[in-house]
Amino acid sequence: MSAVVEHGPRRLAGPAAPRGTGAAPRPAGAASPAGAASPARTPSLSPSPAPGARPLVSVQGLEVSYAAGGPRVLAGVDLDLHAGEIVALLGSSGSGKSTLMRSLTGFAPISAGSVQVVGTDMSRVGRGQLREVRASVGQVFQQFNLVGRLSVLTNVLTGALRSAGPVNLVGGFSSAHRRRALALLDRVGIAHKAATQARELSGGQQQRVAIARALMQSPKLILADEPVASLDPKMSHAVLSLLQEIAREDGIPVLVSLHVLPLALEHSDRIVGLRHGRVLVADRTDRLDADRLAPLYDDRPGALLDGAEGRTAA
Ligand SMILES: Nc1ncnc2c1ncn2[C@@H]1O[C@H](COP(=O)(O)OP(=O)(O)OP(=O)(O)O)[C@@H](O)[C@H]1O
Repeated sequence: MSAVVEHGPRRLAGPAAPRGTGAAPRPAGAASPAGAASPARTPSLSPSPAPGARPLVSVQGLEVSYAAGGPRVLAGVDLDLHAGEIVALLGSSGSGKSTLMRSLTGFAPISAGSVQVVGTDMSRVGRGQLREVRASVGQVFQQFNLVGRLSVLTNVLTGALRSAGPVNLVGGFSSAHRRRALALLDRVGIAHKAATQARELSGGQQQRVAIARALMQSPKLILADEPVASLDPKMSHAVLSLLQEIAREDGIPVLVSLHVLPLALEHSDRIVGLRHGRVLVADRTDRLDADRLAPLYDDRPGALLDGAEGRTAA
């Protein structure tokens, strides 16, 4: 684990843009500015979206039942995601976090309500459009989902498959793809592991490879479903700092589900809390604390109703 800390993401060491200045987003995968060599830090949070700014993701009144006539797993969920922000999705197990994420890529059935993802209405999407939406969404998972016997570089290159179409995994990528993949590995701090088999990496390193692979897609949105659930606290902070940095610097909205409140409070711009498939809390992170989030995990009968009085739109 210490190796990962030693080779932490270079961008984390750069000077932070003051909150609210809106540092200009740069294209995903662009090389880092030189001269970043101070200790790791938490990037400053993104400014709040400008009033009236059009969200890249807009979910309104979403209801999901996995089976016709079955229970509603999501029951009237609203969620907006804007360029450059990282939003933490909280809620106890079974509250519907993964289902909400799946609805953004067409993997959960939309029973009612509206889901717009980068300009596409997911309730009317055709097969071709669905492929396009999925190609524009970078995904990061708890178990990293790397191919262990392939090199780190090849794993990152597979991120280009969606945009490049089918290619031969051995020697099938262009040199431009390879340069870009290496630049991304450099950005996430593990270019020195490019030739190593993915299975030889620590969990934190593997998650960085998964993030580089997601960036290889040139995503318009990143979904991270419990990306730090398998990592120790230090690694969790490092990975979330990296996602924060990507949101702020590349202008890519990041939706990240988490189970650890302090991580959400430290690394997100906004928090949306689900309970039994409803939004119970939705606010800017700097207005929230553990007390306000406690009802998300309160199993008292009626706790949902207590909290619902204060429900706000996400
Ligand atoms: N494919 C499916 N078919 C039927 N029910 C499902 C399916 N996927 C999830 N569910 C149900 O939907 C509910 C919400 O599950 P979901 O995985 O979205 O919750 P979660 O908040 O992500 O939980 P966790 O934190 O444990 O990952 C649960 O009751 C679950 O059993």
